[in-house]
Amino acid sequence: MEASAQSRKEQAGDFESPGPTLTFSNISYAVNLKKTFSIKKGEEKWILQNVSGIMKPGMNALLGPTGSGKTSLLDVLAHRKNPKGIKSGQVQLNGQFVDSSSHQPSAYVVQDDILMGTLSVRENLEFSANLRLSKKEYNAEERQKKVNEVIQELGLQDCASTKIGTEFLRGISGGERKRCSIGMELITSPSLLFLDEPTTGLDANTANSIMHLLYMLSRNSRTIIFSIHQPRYSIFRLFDSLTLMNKGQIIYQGPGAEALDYFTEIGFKCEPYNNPSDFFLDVINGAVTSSLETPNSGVNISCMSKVKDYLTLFLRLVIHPCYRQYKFILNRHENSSGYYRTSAYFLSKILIDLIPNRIIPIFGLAAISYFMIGLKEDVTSFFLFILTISLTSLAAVSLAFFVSASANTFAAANALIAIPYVLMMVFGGFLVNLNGMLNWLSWLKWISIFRYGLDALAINELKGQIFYSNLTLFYGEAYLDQQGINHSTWGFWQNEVALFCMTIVFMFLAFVQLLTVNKWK
Ligand SMILES: Nc1ncnc2c1ncn2[C@@H]1O[C@H](COP(=O)(O)OP(=O)(O)OP(=O)(O)O)[C@@H](O)[C@H]1O
Repeated sequence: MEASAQSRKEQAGDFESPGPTLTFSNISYAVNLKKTFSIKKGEEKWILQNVSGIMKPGMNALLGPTGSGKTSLLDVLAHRKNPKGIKSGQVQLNGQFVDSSSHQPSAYVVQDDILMGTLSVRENLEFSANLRLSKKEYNAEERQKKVNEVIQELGLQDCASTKIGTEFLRGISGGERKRCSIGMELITSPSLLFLDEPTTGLDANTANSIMHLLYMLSRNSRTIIFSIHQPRYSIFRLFDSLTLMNKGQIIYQGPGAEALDYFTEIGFKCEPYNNPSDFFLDVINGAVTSSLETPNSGVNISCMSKVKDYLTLFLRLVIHPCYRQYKFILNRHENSSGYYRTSAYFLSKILIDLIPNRIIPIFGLAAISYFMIGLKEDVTSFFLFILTISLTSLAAVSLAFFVSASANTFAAANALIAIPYVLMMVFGGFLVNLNGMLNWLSWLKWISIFRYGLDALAINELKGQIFYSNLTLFYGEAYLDQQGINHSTWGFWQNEVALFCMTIVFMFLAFVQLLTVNKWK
């Protein structure tokens, strides 16, 4: 591979003049799987998911197993896909935004050559020139000159007068056919050339010569972007940039010569004499496994969704006993009337009940379960976890105090207490994604103890973590953003402040209610 790196370095400086740079960000593309003749909207199939990257001047290869989304990405970049299916993302050419309405100096060579078999190579090229070059800019002589230039550039002189060929008519070879197809597009002098699998159906030598031709074109003011299936090593060496795709996502983008080093770093070693492109496909298919358990600092992506489940379960464990709290307070304040002042009862309740019954058990529970669940191994995070759980528990128990103090009978308290808890649970962010909630109900999230608790726990756990799926990295922050959770420092502490304020407010209201109950008795 050192030899290849060396040759790449040599090639780096061989641009006569560089082509344009194409960048794309957060491209998501989906198709609607509507049944034929059905009026109902079908299910959406996501084909590209938030892909971003850069295609620099030179040879840009898109590689991946079949169905990984190479052609779809190529089509989206070339603005050949229905804009309705493009759910997000932008494409820029040399820093300028482009869309399907922009005039892009690009051309697209499709996989199946569209040539007229009964015409010769020259006639096909003339056909393209006559239809596609404006008569105002190019007169007949100039159009002919352009055709000659293309024939010259693609090395088609020997077969220029030979017919392309049909089922019944023997014509030019497969390689010449592909060259002619490329020529049909080069007639318009595009600076950006897209090709969908230009080597498919060609034998090894012809594929090699087509790729060398593209390489030569890429050195002369053209950026070449193409999808390709299992290229041999001599072709792989020609790639300036490699984009590896799997299941609609990009798993590597960077210089072709550095791809092997990247995979070695994350534990996938290519055996000597193995073709790098075969090796990459083996890695994607799972035929080669990593010698590292996880990428340096990463955690398996499946943990990301589990984290939230665990945190919710934990919250429920802590909050459920609070829900039952009303039984005690109801009994107590009925019995205590006349024996001691309400304030004495209330204070003793806080000191004796809240601290030993709520906070201390949380320490014990957290100390055991925090590490068993496999949450972040970090002292600060552990104590912030305990603080959040404690404040959530205190807020929930204060609410239970308030509801039970407001009800005259046990049955009423029993019925009343369920309402706020159910509402808070529904609008806590676990059952429903709060971003997708009806606008007029969105205010409910601001009074949900569950939400504050869950948001604080999610930030504490996910911020700064990197998860991976196959070889794609996901940042905890990206997940929090997707859930609409503010993960700044204040974003975390505002949840703690809200829980604290709710505790104080509910305690105060509970005390006021207790005073009223006592007076009535
Ligand atoms: N219009 C469509 N309707 C349904 N599924 C589609 C549509 N277009 C693409 N797909 C699916 O999207 C996935 C990606 O397709 P795409 O043609 O981009 O893959 P590819 O990597 O180019 O595959 P190949 O190498 O076999 O050409 C495939 O599973 C394909 O079946």
